[in-house]
Amino acid sequence: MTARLSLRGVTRRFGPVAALDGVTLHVAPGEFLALLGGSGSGKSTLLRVIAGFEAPDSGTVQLDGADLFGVPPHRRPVNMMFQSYALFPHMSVAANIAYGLKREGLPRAEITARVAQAIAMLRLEGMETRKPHALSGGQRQRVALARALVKRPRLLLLDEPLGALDANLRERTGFELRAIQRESGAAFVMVTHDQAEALALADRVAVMDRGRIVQAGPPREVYDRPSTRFIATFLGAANVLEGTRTEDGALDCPGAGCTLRAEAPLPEEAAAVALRPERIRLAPEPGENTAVGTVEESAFRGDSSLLLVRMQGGATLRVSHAEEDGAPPPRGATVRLAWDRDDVVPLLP
Ligand SMILES: Nc1ncnc2c1ncn2[C@@H]1O[C@H](COP(=O)(O)OP(=O)(O)OP(=O)(O)O)[C@@H](O)[C@H]1O
Repeated sequence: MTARLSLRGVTRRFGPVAALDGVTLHVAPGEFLALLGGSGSGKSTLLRVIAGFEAPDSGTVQLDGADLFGVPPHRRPVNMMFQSYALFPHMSVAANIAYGLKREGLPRAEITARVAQAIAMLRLEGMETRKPHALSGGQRQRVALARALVKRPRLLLLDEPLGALDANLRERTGFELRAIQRESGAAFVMVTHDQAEALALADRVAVMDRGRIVQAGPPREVYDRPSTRFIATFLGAANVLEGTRTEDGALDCPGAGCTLRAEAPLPEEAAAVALRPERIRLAPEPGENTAVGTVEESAFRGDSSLLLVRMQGGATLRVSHAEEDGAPPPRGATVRLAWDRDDVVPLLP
């Protein structure tokens, strides 16, 4: 039921646009990978190439070592769940789930057994005879998942699987999706433009920009150590501070009115660093990695307040002030900000 998917140098052009530009990606057996990127970054094209709906201009796609070139979609041990769910409206839940197995010509007893198993796994008991219109959005989503998983694909591709759900249901269904993925043992590749969802659900996140995978790694690593300005601002809206690298490897930043020092000397080519809003704290004393500014705006967010602090050099920093640290400083207050060396992340151009 598991798969090792390997893409090497996959390129797909549409006229002058390289929707995919030399993508190399490996997905381990049973892994949950989230493909994250802005609109037009190539996420859907990548899924379509893996599923076989789109042929790459160059590069290879392999599953468990076998080249998928020329293998039509329905012959691949891969299933795709579309954003629209694409359920048949005139068929019952059970018939929708059984459809693919019937087309494969499996014996009736096996179909009945597998459908029952999928219904139990997706907790759809009691809804077997209902039509899709009589289901909630979350239930429809579970039917679509059941229909995809009942064929026991080694790899399941999901295009914005939670996109049609409201915020509450999204969170709950996200947890369910994760549990189902573990139980089924299939590798999941999920496309989303929702960063919180990608970070929460996936074992690994691959960030796409203009047809390339610009960084891939465990969610915490990509979040804490973004490698480029694009990833730093795309994921979690980090502060990006520009400046001039000093001889000893710090960043002299006139905008913030300070010199930022990281754990190790910054690489020669680094002309900017990222600093997460939640890593910045208020400091009583001046010292290394501190700077002074004025609170311009403060927005209450439940467990924290987001402050916009105008630094003496003119830059504005986003600062997350946790409720447990007491009342946030009011608008107009002069504050000294501080952060640790470890929180200064060098960015490559
Ligand atoms: N059939 C096509 N013909 C021409 N251009 C296409 C085609 N399919 C995709 N493209 C272009 O390729 C690029 C990548 O598109 P793709 O749909 O893969 O992006 P995406 O990351 O999935 O975006 P979104 O999040 O908006 O769905 C875009 O510039 C798009 O306009």
